[in-house]
Amino acid sequence: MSRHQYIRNLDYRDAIDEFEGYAEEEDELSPEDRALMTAGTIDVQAALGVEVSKVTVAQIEEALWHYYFDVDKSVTYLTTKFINPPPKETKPAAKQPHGNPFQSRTSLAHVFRDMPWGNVPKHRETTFIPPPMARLGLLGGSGAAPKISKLQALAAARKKKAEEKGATQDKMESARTKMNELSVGDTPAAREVPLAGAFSKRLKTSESTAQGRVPLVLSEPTRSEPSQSSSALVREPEIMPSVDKAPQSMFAQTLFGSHADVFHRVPQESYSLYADLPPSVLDAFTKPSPDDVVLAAQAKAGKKTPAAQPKKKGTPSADAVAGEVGELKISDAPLPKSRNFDVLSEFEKSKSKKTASFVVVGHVDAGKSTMMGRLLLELKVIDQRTVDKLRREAETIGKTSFALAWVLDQRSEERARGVTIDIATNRFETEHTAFTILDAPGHRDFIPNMIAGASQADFAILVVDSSTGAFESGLKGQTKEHSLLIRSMGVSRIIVAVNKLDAVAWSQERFDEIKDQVSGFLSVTGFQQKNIAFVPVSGLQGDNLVRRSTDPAASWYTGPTLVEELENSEPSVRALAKPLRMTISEVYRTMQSPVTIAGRIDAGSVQMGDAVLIQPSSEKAYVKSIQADDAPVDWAVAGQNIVLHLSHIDPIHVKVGDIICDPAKPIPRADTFTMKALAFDFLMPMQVDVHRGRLHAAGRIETITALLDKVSGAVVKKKPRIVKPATVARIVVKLDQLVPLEKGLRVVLRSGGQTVAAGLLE
Ligand SMILES: Nc1nc2c(ncn2[C@@H]2O[C@H](COP(=O)(O)OP(=O)(O)OP(=O)(O)O)[C@@H](O)[C@H]2O)c(=O)[nH]1
Repeated sequence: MSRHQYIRNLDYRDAIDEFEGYAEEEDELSPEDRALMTAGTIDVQAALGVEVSKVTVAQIEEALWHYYFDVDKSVTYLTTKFINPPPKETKPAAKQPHGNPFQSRTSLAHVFRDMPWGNVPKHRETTFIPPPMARLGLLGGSGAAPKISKLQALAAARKKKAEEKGATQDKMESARTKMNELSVGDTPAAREVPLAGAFSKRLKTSESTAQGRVPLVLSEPTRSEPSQSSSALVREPEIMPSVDKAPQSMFAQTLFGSHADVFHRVPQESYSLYADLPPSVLDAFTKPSPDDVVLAAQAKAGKKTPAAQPKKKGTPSADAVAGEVGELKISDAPLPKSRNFDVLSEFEKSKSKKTASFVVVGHVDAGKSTMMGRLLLELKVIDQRTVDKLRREAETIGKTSFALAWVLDQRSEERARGVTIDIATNRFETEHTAFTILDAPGHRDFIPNMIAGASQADFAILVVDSSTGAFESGLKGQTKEHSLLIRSMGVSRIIVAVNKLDAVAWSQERFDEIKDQVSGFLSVTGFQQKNIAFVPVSGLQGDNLVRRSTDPAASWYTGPTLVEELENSEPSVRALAKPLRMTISEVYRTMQSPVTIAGRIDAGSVQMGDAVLIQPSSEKAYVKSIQADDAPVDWAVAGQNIVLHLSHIDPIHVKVGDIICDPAKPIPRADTFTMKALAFDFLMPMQVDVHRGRLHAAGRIETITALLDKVSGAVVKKKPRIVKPATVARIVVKLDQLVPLEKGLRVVLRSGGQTVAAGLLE
């Protein structure tokens, strides 16, 4: 049977019964229940008499079970349900509007068969449960004092007190005096606007019981006349608009008679209900209420009210004061002193080591961090004790093999997940060079961080996992993407570390196979063969990193170690003479300065005391001090990763991805740029994220101007609608915000989590 047929044939009641466990329920009565049931059935049958033929034993048993073996109730039920069921009434009330509802149910007599008139057996008596006491005794009749809550009692007491107070002439006289005193033209009164407001509120509350109909009276044009005479008070018709009179109700007619002009009478007549009130009270309501007066005064005085003035002035002045204080703070500190070095000649003279930064890239788990951890251990930058400690820690979460990687992966999340998330930096020195390691994450989710690392590097180490299957999956994964990206970011020198060769018994064949494939795609990507080197290594064991492998299986390799290759790598030509450009990769607060930034000098130089400009905020700051390799220095040049302590700048103007530049030759800000882009994916007018170092900005490919020849850069086709992967095009990108940009900068375009293009700004 097909599933559809099965479902169609399914008896849902059976299924539900089965589900609820009823299907197997045959007879679950205990012997005692069964005995009661048998006896009860006999009794019911006897009680039903001749009618017994109209019900089945099962129905009797069901009734008995339902009524806990109560024979009477069971008989009643069976009678009304099966023997003499009531006629199906659609609208019983309509059919028998005045008749006796019991007339049709003649058999109900049996219900009362054991209750002779006036002699109700004890067990049939009803216990009377008195209904709950209605709150406040609203239903009345009991004669007892209504029960009210404490809150209600309090409110009632207050109300009574207020009424008593309101009835006293003194109070109302004083209210009248106050009202008369209030005037738009009266400056002292106007000055008390906030007080008057509060006062009027209180008045309103306390007098409301007495002045319920006041607005109606006030709406009469005739009422405004005496108010003018009584004081300098000016009625503002727009403040108190006239209220239209409602037609006289039946109730009102009963009270006041049916005269149409009843509400045009003098106040005394109108308020006959309050005849016991003193005339002063009634008189008081012929004039505007204190609320009206205050509103009128506020409206009239408007902005002139002294109370409003400080408020109006207060906000800006507070801001101004805060601003001034802020300014004082910044400008009052003395400017950092400059020693006016000729930095370039100082640099020439200096015997300092070469500096170089390299980024370590490759597919996830290729062994990048482990290799760098081992390198630092071999170079004695870290000691064995540190590694042993990390190993013990790694053991506790079952990740012993990651102990060396933890030298660089220091975040708890990185350690827990066993992946690098952000760029980790570390330093080591060889005889001739001070190196900065930029260990990049391999996982595709963290490519933006990898881009940030690549943008600071002079060259790259591409780590490839040689173990079976891993190389192949890496090739499909980030091995190629990272290679393309670093080349697009301007990195031209690459060392390929063919890693985990211990896992393939140092197979030279495997090494050669990988070397062939990788050098093939690297040259397609744009790396020159002379700038590509291959080293077979085991990062885990440290073979061929600093020392040669002692494994006899690795004896076939006689070339340079990884460190030797690093030393052979000349850092890219430094733009020392160009204006200062430094991309901020970190902003933080230190003891030396509330605004401390870290980054790499891309071009030019900087020295202590220099004024610098931060873009895109265009805010100026001063260099308080400089640190390079954790040591204070007087100056720094392009290519160095440094820390700058800034002064005379608010931290809100400085953020990661900004550019520090020479105020005399600042980097311009733009929201549109043209670039020569190498397409990694199909390009068309589309949303993109622009990445430059740590800067990520949202934008859109506006136009594709032309397709270009890859080698010569000549225009191949104008205005193509689409750019295919691996082709070069000139495109115009529009950004959502102003970003520091200039010709020659390298940017990466990503879309939907994929790198779609990279290239150079024109
Ligand atoms: N057999 C062997 N295993 C290695 C070698 N190098 C690294 N591993 C193992 O490979 C795994 C991944 O190493 P990691 O250093 O975290 O890899 P990674 O490339 O830094 O990873 P991500 O930064 O997250 O992309 C760990 O279990 C290492 O122990 C090696 O030379 N030989």
